[in-house]
Amino acid sequence: MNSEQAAPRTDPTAPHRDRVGAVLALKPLVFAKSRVDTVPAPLRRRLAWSMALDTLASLAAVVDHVVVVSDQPSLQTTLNRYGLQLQVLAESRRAGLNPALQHGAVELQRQGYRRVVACVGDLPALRPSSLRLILAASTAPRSFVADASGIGTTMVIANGGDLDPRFQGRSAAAHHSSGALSLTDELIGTPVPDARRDVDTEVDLSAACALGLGRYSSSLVDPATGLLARYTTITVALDRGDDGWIVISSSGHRMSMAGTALTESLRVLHPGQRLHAVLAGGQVLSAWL
Ligand SMILES: Nc1nc2c(ncn2[C@@H]2O[C@H](COP(=O)(O)OP(=O)(O)OP(=O)(O)O)[C@@H](O)[C@H]2O)c(=O)[nH]1
Ligand SMILES: C[C@H](OP(=O)(O)O)C(=O)O
Repeated sequence: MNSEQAAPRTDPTAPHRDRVGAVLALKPLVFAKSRVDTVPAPLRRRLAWSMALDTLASLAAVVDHVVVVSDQPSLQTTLNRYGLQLQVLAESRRAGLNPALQHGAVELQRQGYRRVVACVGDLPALRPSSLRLILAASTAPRSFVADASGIGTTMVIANGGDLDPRFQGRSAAAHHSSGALSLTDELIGTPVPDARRDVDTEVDLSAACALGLGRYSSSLVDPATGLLARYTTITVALDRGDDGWIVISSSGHRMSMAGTALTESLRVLHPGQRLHAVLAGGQVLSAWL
């Protein structure tokens, strides 16, 4: 696990113009990580959420203010529950990643944060120390961090001017040709593989695991393989309840599955002591055994 401690933020007494804001955009989890197609949808959603939390935790450890752009009002309460003091900024319609990031950047600049870093939400290995080095190197009016493949982008940083994000597709080339400076390892002064390791597939996740995952994502991964902990089948007894099924685990725990059509066997994942059962149809059962 990435064990880096949260370091103090930038000096809160510094003039406002020198303070840094970060923006991250999140679409509803139900649409997230469609390229991680090797696992059932509920686990895919948990992965997307965990990676976003790890990315946000690292951003919040370094910058002065973090804005998350989303069309889901409930996100603010959910993030507060994780102890993350972030501002969720509503988007009037889901127009895509770049308009969402631009919306957040304009709001941060309106609030007086001259320096803005826009970040993708799937950097589960991102370390605060790497982000600090990147920010220190980003003295150009506009700069970007290319991803591990060199094709995509993980961050764009604006110093006072327009952020003009051009994420998605061959975004490193798009940022370069729009005049942004590529923050190479040479410019940063050291390799920052954690800041370049975005995760679109399970293979990417395995690479991120080797770099050290944040606490949320690491709880989903089998450290031996770096892949998502696989489902195993357990034996349970099934009883017909009044309005559905009752599942009885080997330890005698009874779980009511009202209204669920149990047409397939249970598949069960054990992160720690908690049992997660994904039923046919995608419904998730989560309980202590
Ligand atoms: N707020 C907001 N965020 C978006 C929107 N579109 C994409 N995002 C976010 O932008 C980031 C990259 O989005 P995508 O590449 O489309 O999706 P992904 O979940 O990374 O993966 P795939 O489904 O495999 O493409 C993710 O953090 C998304 O949540 C949008 O319209 N609004
Ligand atoms: C955001 C995008 O990343 P992807 O989701 O394609 O990895 C990019 O690299 O610009």
